[in-house]
Amino acid sequence: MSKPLQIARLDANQADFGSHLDALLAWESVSDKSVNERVEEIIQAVRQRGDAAVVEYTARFDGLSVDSMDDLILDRARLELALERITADQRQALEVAAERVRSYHEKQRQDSWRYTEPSGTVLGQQITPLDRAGLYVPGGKASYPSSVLMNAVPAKVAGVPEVVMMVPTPRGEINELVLAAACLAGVDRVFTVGGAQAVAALAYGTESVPRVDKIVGPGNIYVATAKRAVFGQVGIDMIAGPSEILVVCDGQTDPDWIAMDLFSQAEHDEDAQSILLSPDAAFLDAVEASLNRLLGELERSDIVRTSLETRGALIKVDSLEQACEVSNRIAPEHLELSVADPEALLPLIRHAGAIFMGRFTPEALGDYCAGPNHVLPTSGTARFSSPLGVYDFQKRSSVIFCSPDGASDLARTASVLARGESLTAHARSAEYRIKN
Ligand SMILES: NC(=O)c1ccc[n+]([C@@H]2O[C@H](COP(=O)([O-])OP(=O)(O)OC[C@H]3O[C@@H](n4cnc5c(N)ncnc54)[C@H](O)[C@@H]3O)[C@@H](O)[C@H]2O)c1
Ligand SMILES: N[C@H](CO)Cc1c[nH]c[nH+]1
Ligand SMILES: [Zn+2]
Repeated sequence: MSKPLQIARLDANQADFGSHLDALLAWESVSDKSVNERVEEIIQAVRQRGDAAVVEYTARFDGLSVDSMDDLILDRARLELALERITADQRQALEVAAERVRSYHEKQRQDSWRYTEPSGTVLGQQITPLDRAGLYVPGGKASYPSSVLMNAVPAKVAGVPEVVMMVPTPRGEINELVLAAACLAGVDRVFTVGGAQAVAALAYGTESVPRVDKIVGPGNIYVATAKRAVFGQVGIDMIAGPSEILVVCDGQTDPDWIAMDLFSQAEHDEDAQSILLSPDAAFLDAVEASLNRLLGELERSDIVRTSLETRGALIKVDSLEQACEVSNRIAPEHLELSVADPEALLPLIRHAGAIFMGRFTPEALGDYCAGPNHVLPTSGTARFSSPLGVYDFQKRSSVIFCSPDGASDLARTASVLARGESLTAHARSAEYRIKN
């Protein structure tokens, strides 16, 4: 029998709960100076030496023996081949998931609008898609065909004409499902490049990689740090780092189900976070027993153990309302309300990337095929960020048309304000349009 799992047991009413929670939430490597320095060095090298640097870092970090960028480019024909190579079941699952993700995201599409004032002045907003989007699909420790769909489908729904995807293939192992998903979702070009070098290439462009307008998608600490560093040169969606799950349970769900829900995010990464809050202490014991009994059945039990022992916790609360308060403080990427009446708790939730309602809505269904996006804000950034969506691939331009009467009216107001700012040219430009 393997050694018992050392998962933190906390009580939200203990005096030192706040400091324990802060320690648990700190994603230490985020502020790790050596990561920042390494990423900065990679970005500068890619800016200065383009393809050569991308090839060099890919060989070093992904263990590939590649001579030139040609070895790292996959065109549409290769993506179509992948679609032929996967099994019929896999193709059907991808198609079902892609269709559900597409239908959900269609609802997010914003349309241009305008209105006309009595003077004949027209005001409005014109929506345009990005010209070119760069998708980062993680591939270091696991492959994510589902993340291809979650990134590419909203881009296509938004009408982005060119979608470029980066995905690492450690040791040269290509996942055909990833390429098949890219084919189905309409990705134009794939580069088998990952990490900070992929982000830098998309941000600045190289001889082979076209410079994009925005980079979206999740990734590890190197990817997240690089996205932060290139923001401004290009747009980014958010910082989507290691996965997180927070479960609020009334103690009435099968403990094995909850244990597996916690495992489901812990198995992504040693840095992933899984937290359970319940007012029922005996239930927390039961879940801990389930975690210990089921851990050995997982393929990635080593990663899961590290994740749960460093960033996991089972927390006793006084009530479900207190659980919601603690959850808001954490602002988790995924929140499961595994309770009899999730609707009653929903109004209490202010910060969460995605909210899974009731015992029959495990986060795993959202990861693959429910429809909403699984690229979500992590590390507490759900306080100010939202799920990846069609809106991330659309821009808004204001549209203003002044009729002669409308201009004359507006100019009187503008002139007063411009003179108050001592901006004479502004004032006179407006005043020329005043009717005598
Ligand atoms: N939020 C989401 O929607 C979502 C979805 C899927 C995965 N994830 C998360 O994405 C992350 C994926 O991480 P991953 O590592 O598997 O894949 P990744 O693609 O993010 O990172 C792999 C790359 O990291 C770089 N790298 C690795 N070690 C390095 C080093 N020492 N120095 C410099 N660069 C180095 C390499 O270039 C490699 O190609 C996980 O944390 C997972 O939880 C999040
Ligand atoms: N849970 C991840 C997002 O945080 C997404 C994912 C992909 N595959 C499985 N899970
Ligand atoms: Zn997941």
